Formats: sequence, structure tokens, C-alpha cells
Amino acid sequence: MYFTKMHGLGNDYIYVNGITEHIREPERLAVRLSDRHFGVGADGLILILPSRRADFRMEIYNADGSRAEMCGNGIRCLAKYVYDRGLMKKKELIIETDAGMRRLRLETDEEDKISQVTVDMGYPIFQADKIPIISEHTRVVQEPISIRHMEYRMTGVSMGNPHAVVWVNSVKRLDLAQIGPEFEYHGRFPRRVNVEFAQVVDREHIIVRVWERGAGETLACGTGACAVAAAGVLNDLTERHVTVKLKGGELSVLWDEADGKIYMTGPAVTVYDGIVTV
Ligand SMILES: N[C@H](CCC[C@H](N)C(=O)O)C(=O)O
Repeated sequence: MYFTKMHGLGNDYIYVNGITEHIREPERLAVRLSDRHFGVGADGLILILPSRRADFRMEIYNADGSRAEMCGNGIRCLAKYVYDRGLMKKKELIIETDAGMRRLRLETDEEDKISQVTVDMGYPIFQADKIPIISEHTRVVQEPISIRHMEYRMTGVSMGNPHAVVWVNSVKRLDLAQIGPEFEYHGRFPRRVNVEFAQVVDREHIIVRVWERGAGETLACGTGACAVAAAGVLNDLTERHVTVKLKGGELSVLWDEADGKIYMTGPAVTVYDGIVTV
């Protein structure tokens, strides 16, 4: 089977063209290929599929085989994949995802290869039962949650997938290997959760580390960066346009006051093409 390894700020995925390759059990394939010792190695698997309602359809499977609704870094790379290989040559495209339609705007370099992509990530969702997070309140804003005998305050946001944003004084000292899984599998998250630990540098800059549902600590998370930007405004800690600094690099996120949507801009990189026996 042919595949392409790509990443957005080090959040890496294995891309398979579901138009030319027939994938029978994507969940099992995701687990096998994502393994960084016995497989190709990645945070998950992304299938590029035909769509009757959009230019393409994206299915994303985390490294543990679970299917996710949306992937911010992954969708930028999908746009690069289809443009650079001439599967479509428009500078604007619409991708169908499990979270709905997403519109993308592409920027190219001097060799007409995609360098930057801006994604209309849609509206942030704060209603607890739509994230979902179990709560007595309609929204989860700075609500306490006890993890390993420590109390954290979380703000719940859905970007099509579930996020809990936790403000901290410093992301450096956090032991994500310890507390990440406790958040991810906590009983208050019926569909588990991606958790972002966010340190406000100033009203336009945030440093973030993320423990992703189904993948563990990743170098970046596009939907997570958007969730942090939305929570920053909700908690009046940051402006609507912020630079989110993740381990793998920076994303520019704007929660547009005019249309209420979140726009995320960042890079997309092709690492290599390969063939794997399945
Ligand atoms: N682990 C996520 C999917 C990947 C999202 C992330 N890699 C991004 O760039 O948005 C979930 O289960 O919701």
C-alpha cells in the first residue's frame, strides 16, 4: 500500500489515498502503522476520500485506532497533499469531515507548492452537553476537576472534537505522562477528551502543551490551539487574535468577531512517500 508521511508542526500523520487504495479496517491499520517501532510511526492515520458534497472527505484515526471528528493540523496537510499532486489546483477548497464542512485557503511558494494554509475551523461550541462534558452548568468555565489529588480549573470547548483547556503558570513542569491519561479517561468526559495546558505570556501569546485523545502528548494540536484561543477570550485572558506556541511551532488563531468563526493559519509539510505491506 502506498502512503505519504506528512506533519503540521510535528503532529504527524500517515496519509492514504482512499480513492486509489481500498482500506478495509482503518482502525486496525491506524494502530499498526502509527507504532513508532513496529510500524511507520505517527500520531494517526488520515484517509483522503471522494465526497459528493465537497472537494474531498477526510477521515482521521488516532494512533489508538479511535476515529476523531476533526484534525486541524491534519486537514492543512490534506490540502497540501491534493494540491501538490495535482488532484485539484484551486486555492480554495472545501473538505467534508465528521465535524462538518471545513473551508480552506491555500498559499503557495515560488515552486507552486503549498506553504501555508488557513482553515475556517467553524464556531467554537461551549455547551457542556455538546462537547460533551458532564456538568451541572450549561457551560464549563473554570470548573474544578480533581486529578491525582490536585485541583485543576478547566474550560470546555468543542471544535467538533472535545477539549478541556487548563490555565497554568508554567507548562514546563507538568508531568503529562502522569496527568494526561487521567484527564483523557476521566468520567466527566463521555467521549474522552483532548486536554490543553495553556500558559498566557501576554494578551496575544500563549504557550500550550497538549495531551491528545487517542495519541498522547503531541508536538501540536490544531483544534486544541483553537480551543485555547476561544477559552482565552471567554476567560478574558487574551485578545481574539493570538499566536499559539506549541512544542512543534506556532499557529496563528483568530476568533473573528464579525462572523463568530475561528480561523487557524499554519504550515503543512510532506516528509516522504512510502510503500508498506498490509
Ligand atoms: N486526537 C484528536 C484528533 C486529532 C486532532 C489534532 N491532531 C489536531 O491537529 O486538531 C481527537 O481525538 O479529537
